[in-house]
Amino acid sequence: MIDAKNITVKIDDKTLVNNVSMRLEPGKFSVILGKNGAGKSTFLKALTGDITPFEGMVLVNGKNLDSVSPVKLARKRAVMMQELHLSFSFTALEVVLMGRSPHSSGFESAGDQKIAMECLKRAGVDHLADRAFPTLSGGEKQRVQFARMLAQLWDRVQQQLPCCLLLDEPLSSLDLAHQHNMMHLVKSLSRSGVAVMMILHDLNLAAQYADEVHVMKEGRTFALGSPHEVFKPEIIEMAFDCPVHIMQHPHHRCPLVIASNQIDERMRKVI
Ligand SMILES: Nc1ncnc2c1ncn2[C@@H]1O[C@H](COP(=O)(O)OP(=O)(O)OP(=O)(O)O)[C@@H](O)[C@H]1O
Repeated sequence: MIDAKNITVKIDDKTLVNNVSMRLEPGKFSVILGKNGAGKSTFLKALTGDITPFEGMVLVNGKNLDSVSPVKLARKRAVMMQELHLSFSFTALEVVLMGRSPHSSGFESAGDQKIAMECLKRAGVDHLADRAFPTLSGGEKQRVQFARMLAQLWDRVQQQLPCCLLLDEPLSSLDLAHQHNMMHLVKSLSRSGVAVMMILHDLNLAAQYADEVHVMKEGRTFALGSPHEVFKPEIIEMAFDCPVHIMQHPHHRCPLVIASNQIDERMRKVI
């Protein structure tokens, strides 16, 4: 559905992403991992068209991203960036209704309102519908944002038509239970035909839920494969510059990554 081919992004003389390719397919849950500054968000911005790559191309159903009309694209591809900056004090419901704008001709219908409320409910934040978005906690904002994306893709998800979700660290403010709730929700969306790409920092959530893991290091693809193929000490230690133990999860049978308690030498000096 979305095919990023040999993407290179440069800013001034600095190469932030170097020849990275990725294929997002309906039914596949892909996770991008990598240490801070590895180039994950920059690659995502190239995938969404927010940044024009220096080299390479992004195809949506075989067509160049630039040639797809923004409204058509918005009906089948939703993006959740790290932060949503709003100039006005919209309510949570109004934020979710924004997800319906590619489907309406200026005014949201009663049907759109119903869908927006249902999406707030699925994200567990329907009780916050009338609250001003800026007054919500970090985790509540993330769940409302997730509801907005769900509202955007609602029609295609209901009809099990291919569509795509791109998420940049959507769990960063969520507590343990809500992290797993959202991962379950995303996994079930992928199983109903949504192509998912998520940037994560939690290796164990990736190991438990992802179909494919893409590890980036210094702007390049460092490792790519299933969690069982990628979660090997030699790969993870080099990718993250951190010693780890990797064992089998006692319940889920997926890899379980435990960071060794050795502290980075530079940190040791500060402490
Ligand atoms: N506009 C810019 N100008 C200069 N450098 C930039 C710019 N945008 C990003 N960078 C640098 O490019 C590198 C990759 O940034 P990016 O945000 O893609 O990393 P990331 O892997 O998403 O990191 P994190 O896990 O910390 O969010 C970083 O070193 C960042 O400082």
